[in-house]
Amino acid sequence: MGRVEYSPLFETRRCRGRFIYRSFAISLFVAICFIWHYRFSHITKGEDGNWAWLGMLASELWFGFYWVLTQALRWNLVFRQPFKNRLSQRYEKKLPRVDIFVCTADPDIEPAMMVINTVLSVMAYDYPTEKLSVYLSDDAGSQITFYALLEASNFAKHWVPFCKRFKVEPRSPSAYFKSLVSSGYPTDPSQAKELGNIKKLYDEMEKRIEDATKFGEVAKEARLKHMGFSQWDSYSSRRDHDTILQILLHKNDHNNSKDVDGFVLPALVYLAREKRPQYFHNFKAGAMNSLLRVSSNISNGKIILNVDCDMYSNNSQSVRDALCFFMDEEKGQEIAYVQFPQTFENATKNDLYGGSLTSILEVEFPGLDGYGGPLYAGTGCFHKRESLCGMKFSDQYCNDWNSEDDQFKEANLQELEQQSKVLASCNYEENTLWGKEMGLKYGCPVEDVITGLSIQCQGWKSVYYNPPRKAFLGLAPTTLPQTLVQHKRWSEGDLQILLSKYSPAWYGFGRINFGLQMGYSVYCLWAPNCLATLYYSIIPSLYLLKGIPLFPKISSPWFIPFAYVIVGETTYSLLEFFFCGGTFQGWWNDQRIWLYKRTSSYLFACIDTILKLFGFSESTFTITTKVTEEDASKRHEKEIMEFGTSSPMLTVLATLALLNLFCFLSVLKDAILGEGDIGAYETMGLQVLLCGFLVFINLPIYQGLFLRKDNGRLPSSIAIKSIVFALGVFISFIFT
Ligand SMILES: O=c1ccn([C@@H]2O[C@H](COP(=O)(O)OP(=O)(O)O[C@H]3O[C@H](CO)[C@@H](O)[C@H](O)[C@H]3O)[C@@H](O)[C@H]2O)c(=O)[nH]1
Ligand SMILES: [Mn+2]
Repeated sequence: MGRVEYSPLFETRRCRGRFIYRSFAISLFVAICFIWHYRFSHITKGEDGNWAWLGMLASELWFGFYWVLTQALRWNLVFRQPFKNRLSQRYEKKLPRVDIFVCTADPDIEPAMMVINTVLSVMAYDYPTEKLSVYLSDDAGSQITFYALLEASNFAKHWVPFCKRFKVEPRSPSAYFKSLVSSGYPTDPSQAKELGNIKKLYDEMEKRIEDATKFGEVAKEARLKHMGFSQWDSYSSRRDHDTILQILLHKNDHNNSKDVDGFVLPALVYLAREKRPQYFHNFKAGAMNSLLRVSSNISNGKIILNVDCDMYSNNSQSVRDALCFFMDEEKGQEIAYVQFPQTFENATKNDLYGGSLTSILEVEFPGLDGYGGPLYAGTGCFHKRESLCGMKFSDQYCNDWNSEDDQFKEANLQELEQQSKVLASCNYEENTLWGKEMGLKYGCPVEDVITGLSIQCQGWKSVYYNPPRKAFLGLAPTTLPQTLVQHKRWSEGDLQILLSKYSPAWYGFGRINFGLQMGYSVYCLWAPNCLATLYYSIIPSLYLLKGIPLFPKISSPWFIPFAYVIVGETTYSLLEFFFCGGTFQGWWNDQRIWLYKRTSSYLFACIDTILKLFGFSESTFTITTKVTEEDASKRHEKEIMEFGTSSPMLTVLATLALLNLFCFLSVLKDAILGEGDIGAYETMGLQVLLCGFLVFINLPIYQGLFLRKDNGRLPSSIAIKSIVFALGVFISFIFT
């Protein structure tokens, strides 16, 4: 076959406006150098507060250094465009098998209905069904989740053909029904009729599942109908049970594999890997590795898609989009994974908790993509099985999509289940390379990032694709404490990567592009940011009380670089935010959450990392809850900040907020009473501004402490503690 002309399956475009951005960045760097110079040259001159000056120097050195690192994420953005038509023209008959992994771990905070909606959405991909297999890993080993999946396997017989016949979008039933309310009901009479039937089936199924959830167990009749339930006979708790594995749908099961139109459905498998108290289960990484082995025995798809249980597919074309990258004849060889953005359906307009991760997803990931590819973000990511299982990339490597012999043609399902169970047992991994060189890496709370990094260090590339119609939609945390806990896990995990064998700083050296090393370091150094930020949000305000200036006077030429950096960065971040579709209020909220993460999540992440280094603390994985109570959910819609629980992180935030309030009020008092000379404000302009900014941005905390009556306010225990701490610091500082 002579190739007339190679037409690629995807295209890569570089971002326009690079020149403008780069010029701006360079000018900002010059200003930063001036600031450094100012600090160095003035440090010995100040008499009072010399130590404070040293701290300012250290903080500004850190901020400047960190800012330089972040430039790697903005220097060279690229955007990808796949061509699905070419894919189907060339490969429609030869498309590879795709295995889809959905992970769930706790039915109380990850409701079964949500889980099966995700499962149904991925079963209904626009893709040859005999080539799709969907696996649900249930780390809770919950009978109710199993029951829900069983129900879903029956519902799928109606749902999948319905989606395909009417090209429905999105293909999560619950999201689809919800979307009808705003986008309008179908006008086509046959669709409307079928919709009525389907909605009825769905509601009945939902009722049965909700009932089971309410009673905490599955009704006896239902249990007797399916022998799969007998696997729970030996179950003692979610931390102590045998492997439970059930193939619910499979083309070899001739009685039960077809939809109502007579077409084969995707394979569907339930897996709860074995758990024993004496074996550490390694959280999601452990679950994923069991899935990798079990699926290799059942379907062995060359491509693997991994989603969290809340991340349903919102775009039925995503598998094809991803394959355009993998199957491109020239550039597809070296691509190990294709990451889609993690987008969230529950973000409110002004995104109070910055949960949309806007600048990360819209700017920074395309930036990483320019240097070898984005991080693996744990969900919404397609992998080549080979690279995920630890294979190194070499120039000899060649994609081979043809060799998919049908090794499973004759398989007897019961035998297949029995053989596969062994692969998910606790001791299977003993003395193997699983978790080290094979599969997802163990020992890190961000198993995804460290795994992606090690794949890139093996010579592979990755790709970021952000389609116009979002590929996946999930749930972002809806309260401040949840947000802070999630970011603590992330920043702690990322810092551990920096200190681990796979550190982007040294292990990555020579293995990945320098820009990518810098990019990874930005995330790995999230946590240490707490020090400089805490310093900046405490010391200048306290020194304001004493009348000791830490910044140049407004009339001094040294004021110019400070002003340039402040105005330049603020304007830039505002523009970037608008450009990504954000609102002004959203930007302001983003600044606040930026501050809160740095002064609480990151602080505790640093402390925990240090404790762990000395063996005082164990790694944990606090699962983000995906349910919101009703009145909290109302406040969420109104964008009222939800504090609710008492936690040390909130105490820190409240203390800082109050301390700044005291400083600001005392300065204000002096100004009004005319005490202290007015000239002082000229010398202290920047300090007053900083303190005022901190007070202004903390308004929701003062409301939560003193003005609100609802359940989402700051608990009074925190109010008392933070007042005591803040007053203590304030008074002791005045009198020393
Ligand atoms: O022991 C566990 C713990 C968690 N999970 C699953 O892992 C997923 C992610 O957990 P979640 O609590 O939602 O954490 P997030 O912070 O939202 O997750 C992000 O960050 C994690 C790493 O910290 C990644 O694993 C996730 O894929 C990524 O979406 C969920 O589906 C869980 O069911 C397990 O399967 N087993
Ligand atoms: Mn999540």
